[in-house]
Amino acid sequence: MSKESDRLFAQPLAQVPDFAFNEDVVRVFPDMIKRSVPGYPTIVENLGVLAAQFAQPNSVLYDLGSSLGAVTQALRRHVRTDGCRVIAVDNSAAMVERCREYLNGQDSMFQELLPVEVIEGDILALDFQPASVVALNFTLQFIAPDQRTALLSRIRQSLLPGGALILSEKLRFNDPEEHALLTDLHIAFKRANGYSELEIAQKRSAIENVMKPDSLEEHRERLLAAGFSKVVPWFQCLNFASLIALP
Ligand SMILES: C[S@@+](CC[C@H](N)C(=O)[O-])C[C@H]1O[C@@H](n2cnc3c(N)ncnc32)[C@H](O)[C@@H]1O
Ligand SMILES: O=C(O)C(=O)C[C@]1(C(=O)O)C=C[C@@H](O)C=C1
Repeated sequence: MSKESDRLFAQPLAQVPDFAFNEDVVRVFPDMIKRSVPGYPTIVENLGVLAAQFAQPNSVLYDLGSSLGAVTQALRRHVRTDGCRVIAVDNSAAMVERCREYLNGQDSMFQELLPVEVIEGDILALDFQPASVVALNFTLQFIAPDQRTALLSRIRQSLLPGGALILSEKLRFNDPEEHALLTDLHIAFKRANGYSELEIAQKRSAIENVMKPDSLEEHRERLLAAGFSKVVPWFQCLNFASLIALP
């Protein structure tokens, strides 16, 4: 993985452009996400552990919004179920290109890994195959809010009995005090990871038009409306959480 550190917002910008998953972001992404999302390494590794419990023989495991394939690699480290294969999908050409390189690296280091296919495409236009595990790891928050229920319904319809959707997201909170406290603590987390006040402010302004977090209650209601039967939060660190949704 790239060791380049994230300095993308370190210099004052006359106008902060909307955040995009372009080549500049790809170069620093492993560092950016680790220093920005509290609990990210724990979520990714344990997503593999959870997936191994839900994987069904001869089924697909989807990594939707796969970026550089961190979740795909965790699935391949942990899932041993016969006949499973991983399909990773991302609509950023720069991410997909680098993801394929990293997965080739994983293939050269380990034997008997699950087969993987990396697709450059829009997850909203994906023709889902019968799946036992679907991971949306910090991806749904970048999907237009009015498209989210339809996407989750199609995921629900593709899920096999015994399977699961694992959904990780940044959260907002309906209680203003809770929202303010966890937002401040998230800023403290970023500061402790070496980001300056300028970097934090410029990143927030880059991201506010493109990333729209929901509350835990909104996630639960939407998942139930999409046909899931049970929603179980399994991880929260500050304003970032991960949920298991059962078909
Ligand atoms: C925060 S990143 C996901 C991080 C990644 N899952 C991980 O755990 O390292 C969000 C990703 O979703 C992708 N994305 C956003 N909208 C998408 C869409 N409609 N179809 C496919 N990928 C999308 C972006 O290109 C980006 O790579
Ligand atoms: O809230 C933030 O500042 C974030 O950086 C969060 C977040 C995410 O949740 O995906 C947003 C964009 C980057 O890809 C990495 C992390």
